[in-house]
Amino acid sequence: MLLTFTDAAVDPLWKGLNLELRQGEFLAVLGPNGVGKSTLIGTILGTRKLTHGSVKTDARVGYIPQQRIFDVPLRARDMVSLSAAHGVVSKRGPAKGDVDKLLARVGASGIADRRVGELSGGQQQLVRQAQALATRPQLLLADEPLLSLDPGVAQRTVSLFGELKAEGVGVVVVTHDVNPLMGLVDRILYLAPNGHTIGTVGDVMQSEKLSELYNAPVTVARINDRIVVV
Ligand SMILES: Nc1ncnc2c1ncn2[C@@H]1O[C@H](COP(=O)(O)OP(=O)(O)OP(=O)(O)O)[C@@H](O)[C@H]1O
Repeated sequence: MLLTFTDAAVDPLWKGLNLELRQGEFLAVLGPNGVGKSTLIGTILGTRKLTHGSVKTDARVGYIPQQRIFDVPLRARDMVSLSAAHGVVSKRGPAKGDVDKLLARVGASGIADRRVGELSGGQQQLVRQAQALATRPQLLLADEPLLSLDPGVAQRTVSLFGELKAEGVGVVVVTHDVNPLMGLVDRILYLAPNGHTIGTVGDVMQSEKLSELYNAPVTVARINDRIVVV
């Protein structure tokens, strides 16, 4: 298993979480603001402590954090180069060609030599994608990775996730909109005020199920293949 939560809790946000993620599995983490989705990612990264249970991973982890403005004087290629060097035993830095390949893979070749602080929010997000890939992750964690991306770049990002999944990378994506990712999602973890549930899209995205989790009437509507929760 790439990742295992056993009876895990972060009090008072969520508890009793049991979850195993396999190679190539794609998990979407959904739920309302403040329910503890980013916290869940933090417990995998080790930046947040569980108050009960355990989380285990032996995988190399790549992380695309929730968007925050970068205000650094480094060039995009320097940021990616630093990430690629991180955790590498050899003292030799990453080859320039490797960094170029990473930037090309996320569609950021054109901004390689621009200073990150001067890039747009969406362009900075591409740098974060390249940084996450620089560790050659076996497990990719992404917190709202499609936010502020235009439709073309968002589509490209979804395709990139699909390629990684096909390569056997396990992917955990926190999102408020599962629709763009629907073709990739194997399971949903839905965190809600009154508990959580894990299952396929069909299992989880049901009015009755979510009403139970919110302890209030919730309607799941399907409009032109899009799922809308109201
Ligand atoms: N380092 C921290 N220590 C203690 N509490 C925190 C910490 N970081 C966040 N919180 C709190 O934990 C709760 C859950 O935050 P989290 O960011 O995990 O929610 P989320 O589900 O990702 O929300 P959103 O959808 O708004 O991004 C919030 O009330 C937040 O204030």
